[in-house]
Amino acid sequence: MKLQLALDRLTWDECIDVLDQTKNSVDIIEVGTGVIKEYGMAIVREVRKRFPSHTIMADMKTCDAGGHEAKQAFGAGANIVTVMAFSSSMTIQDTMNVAREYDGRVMVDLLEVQHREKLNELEKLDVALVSLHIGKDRQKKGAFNTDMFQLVEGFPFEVAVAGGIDETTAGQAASGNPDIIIVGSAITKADNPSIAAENIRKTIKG
Ligand SMILES: O=C([C@H](O)CO)[C@H](O)[C@H](O)COP(=O)(O)O
Repeated sequence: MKLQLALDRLTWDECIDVLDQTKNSVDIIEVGTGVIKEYGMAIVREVRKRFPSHTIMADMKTCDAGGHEAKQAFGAGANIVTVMAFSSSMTIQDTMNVAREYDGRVMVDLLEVQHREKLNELEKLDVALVSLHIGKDRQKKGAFNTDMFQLVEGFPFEVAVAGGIDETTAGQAASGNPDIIIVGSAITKADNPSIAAENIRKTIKG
């Protein structure tokens, strides 16, 4: 099980600072959507330069122009890009085609997906990796909970989980045996990000 650190609502310097503090505890660095909107691919390139041996995910949250956006992110050094599950199947396919060219991966974000029919469609598209995700705004009504695993039960996908997971709930999230646990604010806004990341790493990896 891998720990992915999501960098959201941070300045350029804060991103680098929190990564310097947590790099030994995290497997995957996520350059968050808002950070990408602020700084573009330049920050993906910077993170790649400073953390050459980490896997980097660019949380593009692509919903159209999949091929173009995937080229931007992989070209800047990302290993994984995200595309929204509600996108056209052509967008998802174009994103996956570009990922193959770059030897990269695509994570399909299941934000707001409620029905397993969508998962059937994604399976037919040969999607390999999905994320069960409670968005920041939706978190006002509750964070990620293990009931969400039902959506993907029986499908062959690798699964990431995200949405308000913290030191107290990481164990619960890990109990569903996802492949990746994504944590953002609980680490980046902690008094000591290094200790928070290490505590979560220990909780999910034992
Ligand atoms: O994808 C995310 C969200 O939509 C904001 O862009 C976050 O990276 C993800 O939810 C993890 O962050 P936390 O919820 O703060 O743990």
